[in-house]
Amino acid sequence: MQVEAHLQKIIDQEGKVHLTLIDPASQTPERAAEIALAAVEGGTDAIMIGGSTGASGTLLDETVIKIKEKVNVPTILFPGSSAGLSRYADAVFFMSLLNSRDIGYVITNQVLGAPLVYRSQIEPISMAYLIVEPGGTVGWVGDAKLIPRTKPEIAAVYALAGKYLGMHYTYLEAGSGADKPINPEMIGAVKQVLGENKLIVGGGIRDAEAAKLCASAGADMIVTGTVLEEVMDVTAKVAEIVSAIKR
Ligand SMILES: CC(C)=CCC/C(C)=C/CC/C(C)=C/CC/C(C)=C/COP(=O)(O)OP(=O)(O)O
Ligand SMILES: O=P(O)(O)OC[C@@H](O)CO
Ligand SMILES: [Mg+2]
Repeated sequence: MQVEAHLQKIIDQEGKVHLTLIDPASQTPERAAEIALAAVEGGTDAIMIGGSTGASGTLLDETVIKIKEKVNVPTILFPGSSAGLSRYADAVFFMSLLNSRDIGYVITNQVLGAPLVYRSQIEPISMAYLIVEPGGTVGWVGDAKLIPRTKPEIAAVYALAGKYLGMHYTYLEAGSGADKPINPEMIGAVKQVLGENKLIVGGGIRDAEAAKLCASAGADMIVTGTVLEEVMDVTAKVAEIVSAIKR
């Protein structure tokens, strides 16, 4: 419970958590570690490591190792399949894509990955993963029956089912690089049924204003990925978003 407890403590003390997503397929392990360090200097709370394509094997292991050499915030795997696990990470979002049509993303990858988690020190954090329109690459790869942007009630009943199945976290995903983030009405409806359970929101959040909208609507944690691959000054971008969400 170390990483989960750590994130809870940050929520208790600072209101919200900021997560930086690094895709091992987007740059070298050395560059990934530089981005992670810059993000930590900007105030990010943990580094998520994963991608929907190609984040596995030596490249994944090396990326986790280099990041851990540079920063001391938790590293959390965000696996696209059982191949997205690395024994070097601190934790894993042990997630089920509840709105997938493909049983592989609902349970089979988790079954195949479970023994590695059991044999390692990786802390599993149970999570309901829900993909909303437009869904991006992950929506396609995960064969998601995309939740319509304008149907908060559908997202809420999925979240409720995840909570009743015992999942501690719910992740509302608009897709990496989405043109707009999940809308506040949906975030509010989901957080209302979740109560104390934690809500992560990501996809298309690129500035302070968008992050603040999501956080104020009820997101406990905000994820940024793509925008940090694009900007020159990662520290400044993270600091902008972090200062907009923390109290
Ligand atoms: C828990 C275990 C062992 C496996 C879970 C397997 C599941 C449910 C995967 C869900 C679907 C999926 C393909 C997720 C990938 C993770 C993800 C959303 C990465 C997004 O990373 P980016 O790199 O920003 O996106 P792109 O890959 O689209 O660029
Ligand atoms: O890359 P962005 O758009 O920040 O999205 C982050 C994350 O929600 C993707 O899985
Ligand atoms: Mg990517």
